[in-house]
Amino acid sequence: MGWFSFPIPNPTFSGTAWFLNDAVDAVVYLVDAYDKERFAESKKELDALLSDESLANVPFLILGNKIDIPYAASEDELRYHLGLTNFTTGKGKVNLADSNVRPLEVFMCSIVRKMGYGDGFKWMSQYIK
Ligand SMILES: Nc1nc2c(ncn2[C@@H]2O[C@H](COP(=O)(O)OP(=O)(O)OP(=O)(O)O)[C@@H](O)[C@H]2O)c(=O)[nH]1
Repeated sequence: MGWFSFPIPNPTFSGTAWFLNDAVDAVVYLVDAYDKERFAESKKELDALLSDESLANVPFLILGNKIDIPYAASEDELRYHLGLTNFTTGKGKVNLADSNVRPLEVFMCSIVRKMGYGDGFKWMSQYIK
C-alpha cells in the first residue's frame, strides 16, 4: 500500500480505507481502476466495510484512481465490478438527512495528476457534521 497525502486533517490509514477520525465520520475507499484483476478482492474488502455495523450510517466515498492510464476502468465499469450499480446515492447536493440511506458515491480520480478527488471530498463534506 502506498501513502498519499490529502488536504484533510490528520488522516490515519487502515487497509485500503482511510478513516478520518477515531469516531469515523467517513470512509474513503481507494481502488486502483487500472488493476482490474483485483476488483474482486476490492469488492470483498469493501463489502466487509459496508456490512460493518459500526459504520452503518457513515458516508462512503469510493475513489477510482489512476484514470490517467489508458484502459483504466470507466466509472460505470468500476461501479459494476464493485457491486455498486443502483446503490450509489447521487452526486451534487442530495439531502439524505430524513432517510435511512447511507451516502455512497464513486468518483474517478488521478492522484498523480491531482484531479478528481477534490469533487469527491467536496461531495463527502456535505454529510459530515
Ligand atoms: N499512473 C498513476 N499512477 C499512480 C497514481 N496514484 C498512484 N500511482 C502510482 O502507483 C504506485 C503505487 O501503487 P499502488 O496502487 O498504491 O500500489 P500499492 O498500494 O503500493 O500496492 P498494492 O497493494 O499491490 O496495490 C506508485 O508508483 C504511484 O506513483 C495515479 O493516479 N496514476
